Amino acid sequence: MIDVQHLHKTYRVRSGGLLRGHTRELQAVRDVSFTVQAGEVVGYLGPNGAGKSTTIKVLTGLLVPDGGAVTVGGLVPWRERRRHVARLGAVFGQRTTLWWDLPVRDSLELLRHVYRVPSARFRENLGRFTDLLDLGPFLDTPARSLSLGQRMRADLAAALLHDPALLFLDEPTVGLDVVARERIREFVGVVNREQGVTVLLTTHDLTDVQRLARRVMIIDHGTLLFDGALATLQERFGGARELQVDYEIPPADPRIAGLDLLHADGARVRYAFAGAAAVPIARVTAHAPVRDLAVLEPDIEATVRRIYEGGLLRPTLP
Ligand SMILES: Nc1ncnc2c1ncn2[C@@H]1O[C@H](COP(=O)(O)OP(=O)(O)OP(=O)(O)O)[C@@H](O)[C@H]1O
Repeated sequence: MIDVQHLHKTYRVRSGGLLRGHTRELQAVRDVSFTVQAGEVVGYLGPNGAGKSTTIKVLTGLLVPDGGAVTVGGLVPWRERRRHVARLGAVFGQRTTLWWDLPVRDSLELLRHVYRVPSARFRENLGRFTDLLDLGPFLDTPARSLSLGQRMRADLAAALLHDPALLFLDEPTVGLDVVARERIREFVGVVNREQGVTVLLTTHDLTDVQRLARRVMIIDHGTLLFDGALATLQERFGGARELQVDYEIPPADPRIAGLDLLHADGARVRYAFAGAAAVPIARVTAHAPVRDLAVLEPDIEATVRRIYEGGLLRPTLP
């Protein structure tokens, strides 16, 4: 579906101050290569200024790269823009595709004409999206009067009216409350599963990624640092899993051979372990009577933060 090989994009930035008038080059994307198969949901992560939006702009045909080869569904986005956009949907959390002063319904109707969606198909899609996203209460409200969560839902419907095979989501849950975030994630999950829509998801909210994507790509300073399964990222960089044990009575000695004692506070003791939990659980239950047990997974948020801050990943990693 998406094939990116050795993508480069450099911006020429005009300097201010003493060097006013001079231009310098800013390499926003350097030698980035990846492919995305039809039906995948891929999380595209990176700190501010990493190069995510630049990549997405190239993929949507808004920007022409300086080097590399890009095809999306067999088309070169910036060369065959019209055909390309007919097949993709995009939602940018920060701005809307809806007409500000028009009721949502009229915006969607206008988009129907732009994308030449047959009217039966339009009615069918609008009905489905109205149900799934609960658009009913604000279909007749102008976009400018919508809450952010309502606007995002209307934008999602607008992006998918013409049955695109590919959806770009840029920060789709930014600024939303927990309930609204959840609704959007559910909806994206449904269109991916039921219609096979391929999704490239840029976000700073790792719960979005955990809920929707099995695969993540991490970019920083324009270089792709990681491309693989979320689970692999956790295994390699997530640190240890923890076993939290509540013993029946505080153990005289909470240490157990083969387990890393992290913390003991009365009857509650935490151990670190690697791999599957069965063996450490057996050791703990053999050690003393246990009232309760919990396996604590490493926090993905912390893992990714460590990657950004500590440069845990090198560009040569797969
Ligand atoms: N039009 C532009 N002109 C000059 N520099 C730009 C332009 N657009 C982006 N940049 C720079 O290119 C780099 C990559 O920016 P990009 O917007 O792709 O990052 P990002 O990963 O999307 O960041 P964010 O999470 O903040 O949206 C940054 O250093 C940014 O300042």
